[in-house]
Amino acid sequence: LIWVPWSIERRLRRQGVRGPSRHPISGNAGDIRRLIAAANKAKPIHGDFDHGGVVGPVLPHYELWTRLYGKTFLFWFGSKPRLVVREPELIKEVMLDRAGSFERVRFNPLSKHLFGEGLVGLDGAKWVQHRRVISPAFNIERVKGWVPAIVTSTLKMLEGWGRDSEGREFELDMHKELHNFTADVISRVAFGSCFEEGKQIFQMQEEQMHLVSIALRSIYIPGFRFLPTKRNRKRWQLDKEIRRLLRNLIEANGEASENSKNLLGLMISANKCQEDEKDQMTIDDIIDECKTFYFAGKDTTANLLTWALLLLALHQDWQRKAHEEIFQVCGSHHEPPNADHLSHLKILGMIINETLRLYPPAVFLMRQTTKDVRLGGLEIPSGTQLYMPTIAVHRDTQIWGEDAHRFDPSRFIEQRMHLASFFPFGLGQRICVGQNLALVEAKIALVMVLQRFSLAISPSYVHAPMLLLTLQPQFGAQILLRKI
Ligand code: HEM
Repeated sequence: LIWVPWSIERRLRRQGVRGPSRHPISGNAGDIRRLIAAANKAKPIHGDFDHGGVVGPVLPHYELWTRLYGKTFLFWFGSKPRLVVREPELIKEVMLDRAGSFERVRFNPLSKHLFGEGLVGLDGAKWVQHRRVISPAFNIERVKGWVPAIVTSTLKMLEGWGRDSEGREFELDMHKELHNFTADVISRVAFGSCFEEGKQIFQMQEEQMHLVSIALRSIYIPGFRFLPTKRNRKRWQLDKEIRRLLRNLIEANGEASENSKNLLGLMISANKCQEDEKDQMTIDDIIDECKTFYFAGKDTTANLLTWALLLLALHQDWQRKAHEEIFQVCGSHHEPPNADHLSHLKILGMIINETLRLYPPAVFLMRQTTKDVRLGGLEIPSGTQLYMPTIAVHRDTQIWGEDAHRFDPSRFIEQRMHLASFFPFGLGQRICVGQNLALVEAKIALVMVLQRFSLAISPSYVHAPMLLLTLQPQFGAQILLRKI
């Protein structure tokens, strides 16, 4: 608590790395909390949201300290040092990790309730074993098999929209609608026909998510999770109930789902194909993965869609181009998109990429050095956390030009030059396993919304991007829709 942080700080200081002064126990956690609370209360951004003020409201500590100490600086979360790494070349080196010098940062033990020992929290041999079983379930051909299920979820979302509008414009908070939609999709693709039961489980998982996000904002005191506080008791109760229901579902549907195309079935059958018994996942492992998919796949995709619709509502020119492409590729009636249509929707793909650039749901990534390493001219001590602010790299004017903050999907007409200047799904071996699902889901939802409606920003919408595990609009996403 004293010697190691002091020596790390001294070694980095000597190399010219500066940063805010820290509290001996909490580091800069208090400063970060205060700055974020102030940013959330600050005046929202009005008018055109193509201007540059998004990194500040979302990561106020990062913006303030970059201004004071430069691009590379050191701050502290409790006794953990966090060094900012911002150059794409260095981010690539860390994420590709060819020499085994970096590892995932261990999560606060309370977050185990959210994903247990699932992919997101695993490391080493167990991660390799799970990834080997799970990756094939998300390959693009499998994901295309889920298109009808995603279309069903989208139709369900669209059902009541504008029923009483009689051709007039009506307002919807898209943020809520899209969160329900992505929950429905995950339940369907994870559990197939049993998705109603899956939904009940995931509603509890939602509550757990809220409790964990509260925990993540504070420094974890060892042993705290065993104290019977009100929140901890709720966390235990939810965890027990979720595990019980998932176990029942797996046992009851094991045989039937083994041959089906849903995630649960694919995991069960892929698991059985592992020749060596020690390579197989246990029921508890499968339970943890089901929890992980919900945690990792629901809010991220809902927020991508929310920002995409807001940006289209604001940028009528791109909305028009998207409408034209959709009518050309999928037809002018409400013909649902099929798997073949998706690869022809180039403009929509560019719009999705540009949305992920400006509003990446995962705002920063972190890794930790496992040994002393040399990176970008610095000797970095073992045990230093590396903080890579995706959103700042995505909006860096030196990389993207003076208009980096402007929504312009045509940036993605051609392949990006540098791998690590755009990495909304991460990079390297830990790259998002659900990327194909997220992109297919986003395309289908956008097609089906735009086939039916034209969009405009509502005067009641207030632009205030906020980080709550993922990047979201603080006051909802009010959009005016008119039936086409
Ligand atoms: C727009 C939507 C999404 C975004 C932006 C996103 C982003 C990310 C990022 C940045 C990572 C890497 C984290 C790191 O390296 O530290 C990641 C990992 C992961 N994502 Fe996603 N994700 C999305 C959707 C999904 C979906 C739909 C699923 C599954 C249903 C999913 C499951 C996972 C899992 C399991 C991991 C951990 C992979 C591993 O460590 O091996 N994600 N995601």
